[in-house]
Amino acid sequence: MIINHHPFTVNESGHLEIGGLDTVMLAEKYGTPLYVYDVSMIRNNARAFVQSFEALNVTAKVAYASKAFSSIAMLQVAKQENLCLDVVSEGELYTALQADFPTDRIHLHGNNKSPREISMAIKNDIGCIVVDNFYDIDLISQIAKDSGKKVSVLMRVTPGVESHTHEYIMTGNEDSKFGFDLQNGQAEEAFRLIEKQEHMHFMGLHCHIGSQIFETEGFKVATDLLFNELIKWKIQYDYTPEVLNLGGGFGIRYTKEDEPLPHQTYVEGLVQAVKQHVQEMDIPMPEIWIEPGRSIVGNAGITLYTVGAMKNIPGIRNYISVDGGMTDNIRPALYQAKYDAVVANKVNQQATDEVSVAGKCCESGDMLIWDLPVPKVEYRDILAVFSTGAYGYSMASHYNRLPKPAIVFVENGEDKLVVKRETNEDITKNDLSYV
Ligand SMILES: Cc1ncc(COP(=O)(O)O)c(C=O)c1O
Ligand SMILES: N[C@@H](CCCC[NH3+])C(=O)O
Repeated sequence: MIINHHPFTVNESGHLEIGGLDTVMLAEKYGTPLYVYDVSMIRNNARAFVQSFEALNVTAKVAYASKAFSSIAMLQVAKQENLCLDVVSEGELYTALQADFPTDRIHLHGNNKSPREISMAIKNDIGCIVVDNFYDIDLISQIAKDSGKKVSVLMRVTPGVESHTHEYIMTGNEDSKFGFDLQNGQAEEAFRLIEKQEHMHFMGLHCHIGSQIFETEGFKVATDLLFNELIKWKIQYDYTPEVLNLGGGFGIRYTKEDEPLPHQTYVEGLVQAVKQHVQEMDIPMPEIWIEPGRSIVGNAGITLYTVGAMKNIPGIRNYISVDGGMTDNIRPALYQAKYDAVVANKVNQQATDEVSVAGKCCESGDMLIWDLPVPKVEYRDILAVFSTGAYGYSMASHYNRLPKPAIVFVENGEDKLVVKRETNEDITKNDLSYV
């Protein structure tokens, strides 16, 4: 069943269900705000990527970008689905180790990796480090040498696509803090330097053009630019890449305005773009790696809130306030991101009103949704916001000293607490007395 374009069901009581479970029951059982994930949706998203490569007979790695949502339980699911893992910090790597994630399937990213992070990665024999800048080359080489190891690396490049022509390609443009620039020769300089490092094994190139992308054209443009460079390197240095990592960024539906492509279409677009060049250059097909984050977990997660105070400004607006806000979902405040929601205990009732959903933080910008059509909303109703599975919990904060919500996984008709709700004691546990 589709509710406001989201694949969820309603039960006989008119309550929203997730994974076959009543969301109002979950809110009562675990309290709100509450993040709830339908694990079968996570698995289906992961499998859609993996199976699309298999169907095309292309050797590939699908690395879940754990920045979208990292917790031990989530990484256990990623492990079960045979995904690889993209981590960008000591904390994300530590979580992966705690989840017993196979280290040879972990890739470390970062535009400012610390010596500690690099050492931790090398000590744990992770699969690959993505070199982002000249400091990385020196640091990684030195630490690998000191450890007596050879580290596999990819080199992140910024293809230099002008953002006014492709506005969604924000991390692939020349003026970016990430990666080596292809246009100004820094990528080639880095390539020559990496090739000389005894303690590095150079596997190929990485490029990530941006996030929440709804078409394949941008990936094609970036791939074309990568190959412009690779053709030069083939002629000059007889170099052919083993791996091309084309990043993540595949879009998902937040509201009915969003029209994401099926996972398969993104994969087909990428593979087609690479294959064309590979054939022209007459070189073996490299392994294709991708790093989806949002498109694995985004639509699998919802957030449940309890409605509290309401304020009507006649002729202007109806505000309803919920018991969370920018602390558990910063995206509306940070990116003007749009979300859709339903009153979970009144899904079958006709929308008669329009409300704007405010968070409880001491900040006017703490708004989750503007102008949401709803039935008559009452104190203690449960609001379910869709597609909060990516960059919600992972970007959560303690602003106003609000504790982070709990996380519940549902699968096969069962619910399981996978992250405990924080307490006031958790919030103050690192505070030290000054008297
Ligand atoms: C290098 C890299 N890989 C992967 C991702 C994941 O992106 P998304 O969650 O949009 O798939 C990001 C974030 O944009 C990223 O910076
Ligand atoms: N955090 C962003 C995406 C950034 C992805 C990391 N490069 C979001 O919520 O949309």
